[in-house]
Amino acid sequence: MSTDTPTLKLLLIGNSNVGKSSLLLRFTDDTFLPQEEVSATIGVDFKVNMMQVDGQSYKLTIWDTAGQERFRTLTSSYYRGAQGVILVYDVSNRETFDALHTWWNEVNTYCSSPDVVKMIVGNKVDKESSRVVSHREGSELARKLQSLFVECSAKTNMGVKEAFEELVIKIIETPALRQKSQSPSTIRVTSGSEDAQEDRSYETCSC
Ligand SMILES: Nc1nc2c(ncn2[C@@H]2O[C@H](COP(=O)(O)OP(=O)(O)OP(=O)(O)O)[C@@H](O)[C@H]2O)c(=O)[nH]1
Repeated sequence: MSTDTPTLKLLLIGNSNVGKSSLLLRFTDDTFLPQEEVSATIGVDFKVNMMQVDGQSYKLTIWDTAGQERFRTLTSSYYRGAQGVILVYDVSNRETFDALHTWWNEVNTYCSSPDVVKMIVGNKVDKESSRVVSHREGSELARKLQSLFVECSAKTNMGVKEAFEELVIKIIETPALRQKSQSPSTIRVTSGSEDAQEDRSYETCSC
């Protein structure tokens, strides 16, 4: 791989069961696992994906963090070097929407840089009949928190690619973040593997 391929670090956070791992799997592998095959994330997982924007390749390292408190260790290292943070809730579960304030505080605790791009994502819109959080509520909160906002469904694939693309484009448009995009050599990934289930070290920090 070319060493001048910029690397962007994105982070998925939000309550357990909102669909963070499912969104990641849908985006990277275009797959959705049936409920019985899904297990809670322990610690942190990440996948690597390439994205082309205006003829330039970007290497995305997308970190999927555990929603369950007991599996959340090394929190500050999740955030280190992140250029984009995706805060996910489930449109059919009000508690997960209300919890965004807590997740927001965590982002602000560990990411002091105002340049880090935040995106609020309302997932599971395929469950329209069970929806309890309206599109309007989601977009109003996003406006209040100065975040991008997208609704999507990892199950049907609605809006998933668009969410990641919008986030990446916004990062690229933010000069302070573009300059801090990481050289691939700063990420230690086991050979040949495009995903991992353990914490990794980063040498640069946008936060
Ligand atoms: N109907 C529907 N179900 C979904 C969708 N996305 C995820 N799910 C289901 O929601 C459950 C939780 O999904 P996960 O992707 O494991 O959620 P998570 O946020 O990664 O959970 P943790 O790893 O515990 O933090 C699973 O049963 C998924 O099949 C969606 O878009 N629509």
